[in-house]
Amino acid sequence: MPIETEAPGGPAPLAPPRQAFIERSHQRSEALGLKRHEKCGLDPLIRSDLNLARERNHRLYTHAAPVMQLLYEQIVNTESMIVLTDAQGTILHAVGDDSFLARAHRVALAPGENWAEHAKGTNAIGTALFEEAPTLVHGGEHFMHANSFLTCSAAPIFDPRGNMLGVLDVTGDHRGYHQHTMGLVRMSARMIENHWLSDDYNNRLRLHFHSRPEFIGTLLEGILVVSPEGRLLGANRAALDQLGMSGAELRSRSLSSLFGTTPAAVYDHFRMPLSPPMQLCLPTGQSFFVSARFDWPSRPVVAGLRGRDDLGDVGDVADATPTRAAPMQEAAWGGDPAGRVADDAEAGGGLRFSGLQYLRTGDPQLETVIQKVRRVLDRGIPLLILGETGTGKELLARAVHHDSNRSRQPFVAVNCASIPESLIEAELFGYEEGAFTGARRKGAPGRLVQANGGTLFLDEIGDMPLPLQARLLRALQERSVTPLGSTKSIAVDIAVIGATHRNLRDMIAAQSFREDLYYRLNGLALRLPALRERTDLEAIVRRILQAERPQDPPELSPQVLAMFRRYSWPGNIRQLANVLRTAAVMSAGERFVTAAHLSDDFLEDIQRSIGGLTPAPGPAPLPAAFPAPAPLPPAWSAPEVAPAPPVAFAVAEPAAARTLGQAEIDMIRATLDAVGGNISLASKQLGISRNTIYRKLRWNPPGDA
Ligand SMILES: Nc1ncnc2c1ncn2[C@@H]1O[C@H](COP(=O)(O)OP(=O)(O)OP(=O)(O)O)[C@@H](O)[C@H]1O
Repeated sequence: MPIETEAPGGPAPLAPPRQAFIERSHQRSEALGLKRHEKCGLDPLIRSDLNLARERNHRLYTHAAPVMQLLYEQIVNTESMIVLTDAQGTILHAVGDDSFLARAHRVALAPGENWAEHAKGTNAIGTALFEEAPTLVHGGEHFMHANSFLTCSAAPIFDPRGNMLGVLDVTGDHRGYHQHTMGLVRMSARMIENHWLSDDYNNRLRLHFHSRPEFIGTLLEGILVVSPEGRLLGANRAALDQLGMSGAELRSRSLSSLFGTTPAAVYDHFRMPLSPPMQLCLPTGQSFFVSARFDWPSRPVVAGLRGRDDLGDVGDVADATPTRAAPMQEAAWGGDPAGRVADDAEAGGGLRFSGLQYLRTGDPQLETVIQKVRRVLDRGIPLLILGETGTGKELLARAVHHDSNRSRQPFVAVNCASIPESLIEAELFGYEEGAFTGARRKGAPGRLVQANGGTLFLDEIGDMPLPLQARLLRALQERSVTPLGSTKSIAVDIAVIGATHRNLRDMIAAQSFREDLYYRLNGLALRLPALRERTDLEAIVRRILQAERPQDPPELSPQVLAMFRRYSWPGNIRQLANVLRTAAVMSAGERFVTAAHLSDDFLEDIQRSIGGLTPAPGPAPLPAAFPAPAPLPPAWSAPEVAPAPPVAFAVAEPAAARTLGQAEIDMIRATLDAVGGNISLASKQLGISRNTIYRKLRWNPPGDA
C-alpha cells in the first residue's frame, strides 16, 4: 500500500536526543568549513568512476535491488525517491517519481554524487554514515538551506561482521513527511542485511530466534551463524538487539557459553522434520524460541526421517509449520524425493541423505546422467562434466563427492577461469615461504594438497593456461605435487572432477587444450542438459521457492509458468534461481508469483527471447535509474490477483534493441571465438581482466550492466 500523504508538517518537535544529534552534526558541518548558503552544485563522479563504484558494490546492489523495488511500490506517487549509497556516501542508484527525481537532481541528489557530511553537511545519508545509526533529517534541519525542501530517512546497512556496506535512504518533499517512512527504511535495510547474511553463510548452521515463537521467520527474528565447533560466526542486527551485545562481543562467545548448548544438540533436536522450536536461555535467564536451518550439502541427515515434500527444503533442519505432501511425480522416481535413501550402514539402519538422489527431479536426461555416475562411484574414474553455465555442474560434482566414500574428506573447488593466470599455478600447487614477491611469508599448501583424501573439482578446466595443463597432468599421473620454490614433492590422493562449458575436442583441434590431459580427465563424460531442454522445470521451481520461503512457499501463476516454459534460460538454473529469489521476496505474503513480482530486466529479456509480444498500455513508468522496460503483454501489465489460464503470446513486434550490456557480452563472445576460446588472449585484446570476462559471461542478476 502506498504511503498516505500527511497534512503538511513534519515530525514531532525535536525530542532532546534527536535535537542533540542534529546539533552535533551542524557543529561538525561548520567545523568542516561548509556554508549554509552554499549552492549544492553538481559534482558527480565521472561515468567510469561511477561504474567502478557500482561494480565494487555490485553485491550490495544485487541484494538491495529487490528491496528497493518493493520499497518503491510503497512510495510511488508520493513525490519521493529511494537512494542507495556506498559506505563513502556516493549515490550508486536512485529510483523515484520522475518529477521528484528532477527536483532532487537540482540539488545534486543523483547517482555519482557524494552525500557524506563533509560534502553536504547535515543530511540523513551523511549523518547516518557518521553516526552509524538510522537517521531522520527533516526540512530546515538540513545544514544547507538549499536542501531544506527535503525530508530524508536513512538507515545504514551492515554486513554480518558489522562492517558498513552503505546506506538506504528515502527522500521526499518535506510537506509529504510521513512518520512511517523511517520504519519502512529500517526494515528494508534489515531485509538487505538478512539476504547478505544468508548468502554469506548458506552452508552453515543458522539459528533463527525470537522471544516470541510467532516472530520467527519475520524481519524481527534474530539470526546467528554457528560453526560446526559451536563458534558464533555472524549475526544480524535483530540478533544483536535481542541479545544486547555488540558484534565483537558476540564473536567472542560460543554457542555453549551463550545458550548452554552445542551444534550436535541442535541437530539432534531438529532431526525430526516437524520438531517444534527449541527453547534456549541466556545465562541471565532470558529465554528464546529457536529454530535452525542449514543448506544442503553439508552433512548426512540421520535416522527416522519420514517422507516430506519434493523440495526436501534443502537442508532445513527445523520447520515449525507442516509441509505439503510429496507430489506423486517425484515419489515415482524412487527413494525419498528430498534426497534420502535407506542406508543400513549409517546410523543404525536410519536414512542417509543422498546428493545424487536430491538431483532427481524427474528429467529423463538427468536420470541417465545419475545412473551413469552411480555405476562408477568410488571406482577411481575421473569425471568430466559438460554443460552450459549454470546447469548445475558444481552441484553434481558436490553430490558425487557427498555420496562417495570420500565424503568425510574435503571437497575443494577451483575455478580455473576466475583466478588470474599468474596466480593459478601458486593456487593449485602451493608455494614455499618466499617463493615469489608478494607471496605470503609462510607459503601456502595449494588446492591439490588441500583436497588430499577428498575431491578436487576443477571448474572451467578449458580455461586453464596450456603450460599449467602439462603441470597438472604430471601431478595427476604421479599423484604428487611440488609447491613453487620447493624441491620436495608431496604425495596426494585425490578424486578429480573436471567441468567445462567449452567443447574440449575443438580446443584440442585448435591446440589450446592438451589431448593427453583430456583423456586423463575424461574417464566418463557427463553432459548436463540446459534448463530449456529439461522436463522438470516445475519441480525445480518448487524446490527453489520452498528453499526461499520455507514457511509459506509461493507458487507460480499459470501466466508466469507459461512464460518460464517458453523462455530459453541462457543462464540456466542459476538464472532461474536468481529470478525466483527476487520473486519470492517481492511476493512476500502472497500465494502466487505473478509477472508483477519479476524484475523489469528479466521481463525485457523474456520479451526479447520469446521474439516480440503484443504491446500493451504498459506498466507504471519505471523510475529513471532503471532502464526503460519494453512494453509488456496485456497479461503482464495488470497485477494478477489470481491465476488465469495460460496466455497465448502474439508475435507482433520485432525483437527489442540490444541493451548495452548485451552488446558488451556479444563483443566478448565474438572476441573469444576469434581467439579460439582463450580467455587470456581475449582479455588482452579487449583490455579487461579474465575475471571480468568470466563474470560477464555468467548470467548476472539484474543490476549493474
Ligand atoms: N537441480 C537443482 N536444483 C536447485 N538448484 C540448482 C540445481 N542445479 C543447480 N542449481 C543451482 O543453480 C546454481 C548454479 O549451479 P552450479 O554452480 O552447480 O552450475 P555450474 O554449471 O557449475 O555453473 P558454472 O558453469 O557457471 O560454474 C547454483 O545456485 C545451484 O545451487
